[in-house]
Amino acid sequence: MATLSPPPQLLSLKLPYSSHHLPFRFRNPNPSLVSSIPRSPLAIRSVPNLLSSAADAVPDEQRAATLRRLCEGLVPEHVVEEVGYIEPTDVQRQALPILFSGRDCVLHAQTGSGKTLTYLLLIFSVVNTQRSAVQALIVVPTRELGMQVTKVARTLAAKPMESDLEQKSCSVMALLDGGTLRRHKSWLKAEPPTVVVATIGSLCQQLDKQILTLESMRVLVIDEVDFIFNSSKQVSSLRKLLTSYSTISNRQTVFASASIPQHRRFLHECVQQKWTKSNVVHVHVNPIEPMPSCLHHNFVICGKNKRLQTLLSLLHSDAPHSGIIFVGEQSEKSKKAGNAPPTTILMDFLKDSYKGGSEILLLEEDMNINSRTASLSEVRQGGGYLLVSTDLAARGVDLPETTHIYNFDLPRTATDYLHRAGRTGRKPFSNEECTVTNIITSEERFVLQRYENELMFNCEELAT
Ligand SMILES: Nc1ncnc2c1ncn2[C@@H]1O[C@H](COP(=O)(O)OP(=O)(O)OP(=O)(O)O)[C@@H](O)[C@H]1O
Repeated sequence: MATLSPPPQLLSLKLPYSSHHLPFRFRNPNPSLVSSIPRSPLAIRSVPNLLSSAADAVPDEQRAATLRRLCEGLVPEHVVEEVGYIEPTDVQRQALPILFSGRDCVLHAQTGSGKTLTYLLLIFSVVNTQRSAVQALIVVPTRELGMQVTKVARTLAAKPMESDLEQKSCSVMALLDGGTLRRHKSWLKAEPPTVVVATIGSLCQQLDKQILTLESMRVLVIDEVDFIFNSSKQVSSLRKLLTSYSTISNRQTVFASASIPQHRRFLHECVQQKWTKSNVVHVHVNPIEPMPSCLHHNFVICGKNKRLQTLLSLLHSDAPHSGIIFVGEQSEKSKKAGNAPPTTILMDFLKDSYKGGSEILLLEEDMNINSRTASLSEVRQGGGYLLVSTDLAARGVDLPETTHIYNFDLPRTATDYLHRAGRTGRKPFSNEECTVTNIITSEERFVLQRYENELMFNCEELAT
C-alpha cells in the first residue's frame, strides 16, 4: 500500500528550536487536522473509510506535516525537542490528531512503525506534572518491553538544564515482574510518579493493596494487547483492570499491536464492555500489507538432525552483524525426560563452532532477572551480536540494528511469525534490506506456506 510519507530523509536530528515552554495541558488539536473526524459515536465498520477520508481531506501541506507541527501547542516543547525525528510515520500522522482530540484508539500498525512514540506523545500532552498523582498507565506483557518503554519515556521526559525549573518534570516508574515491589510501594506512597509502566501481575498486586489507585488516571495504554488477551496467565487480570478503569471519568484508552486478530470483534467488545468509549477509532495502517516490505523471507529445507549444521552454514554465508535466532520453548515432555533445553544445546554448539566476530547472548524466561537484563543491555551497547532467544524477545523489543532473523524452530502461529520477523526492519524510513530465514523440514513447508498466505508475503527457497 502506498504510504503518505515523502521520500526518506535524515533521521534523529535534534530540531534547532529554542526550548521555551508551551502549556502542558492545552488540549485543542490543530482543528484543520481533525475537523473531518466526527465526534458522534461511530459505526465501527466505517472507521477505516472514515480515516482515509479524513486523510484525503487534509491539504497537501498538512499531509506533509512534521512531527513538531502535529504536536504544536499540545506536547511540551522540551519533549518535542527530545523526540529528534522530523517526519512522522504513517501511524503517527494518522493517529496523533485523533488521540489529541481525546478519542480512544486502537493503534493497529506494522511492527517497527513507531506506535510507542505515538502513545507516549499523547501521554505527554495530557499529564499535568504539577499534580502529584499517577495519571498515565502503560501495560506491557514482558519485563523486557517494560524496561524499553520506560527508557524511551524517561528520555523524552528529561528536561534540559536551562528549562523552567519551576515546572516539575514527568517521573516514570517501571512496575515490572521481577522488580523490588517494596521499593515501589514506598515510592508510590511518598511521591506518586506521573506515569507508570507495568506488567499486569505487578500492577494488580499494587492495585489490590490500594497502594496504587486508578482515580486520577487520564490515559491507559495496553501495548501488545492481543498477546495479553491471549495469555492465560494475564487475561483475567487485564479484564479486571479494564473493568475498573471503565468507571473513571475523563479517561482515554489506547490499545496497540501489530496484530489484532478479528479486530472488528475486538472493537465491538471494547464498546460493549465499556473498555472504550463508543466512538473509539481503529487506526489500521497498511491493512493489506501486515509485514514490513523491507523484509526478505527465505527458507532452507533440511532434516531435523541437520538443523544445527544448516544454521552454522547460514551464519557463515550471511555473516550477520546483528541477528536474532529464535528457538521454540522446551516441551513439558522433554523437560520431564531430563533433556537439556534447546536454547542450551544451541548456545553450546554456537560457542564451540561459530567463528564469526559477533558476541553470542541468550535471552529466555528461565534465566534469572539480572541475567535477562544483562543480555539485553549488552545487545543494546552496539557492536555485533547474535541473540539466541525464545519468543520472549518477539514482542515489542526494539533492537534497530538487527538485520537478520533466523527461525531455528518455526513459530507456532502466523501471528508469532509476524512478531518474530518484525524484530528486524525497525528503521521507519530506511531502505536497508533485512532478512528472515526459516530452517524447516520438508513436512513444515506447508505450515510456512500457510503463514505466507495469511500474512501476504513470499518466502524463497535457498539452495543448500
Ligand atoms: N517518526 C519517526 N522517524 C524515525 N524513526 C522513528 C519514528 N518514530 C519512531 N521511530 C523509531 O522506530 C523504531 C520502532 O518504533 P517502535 O518500537 O515504537 O515500533 P512499534 O510500532 O511499537 O513496533 P512493535 O509492533 O514491534 O512493538 C524505534 O527505534 C523508534 O525510535
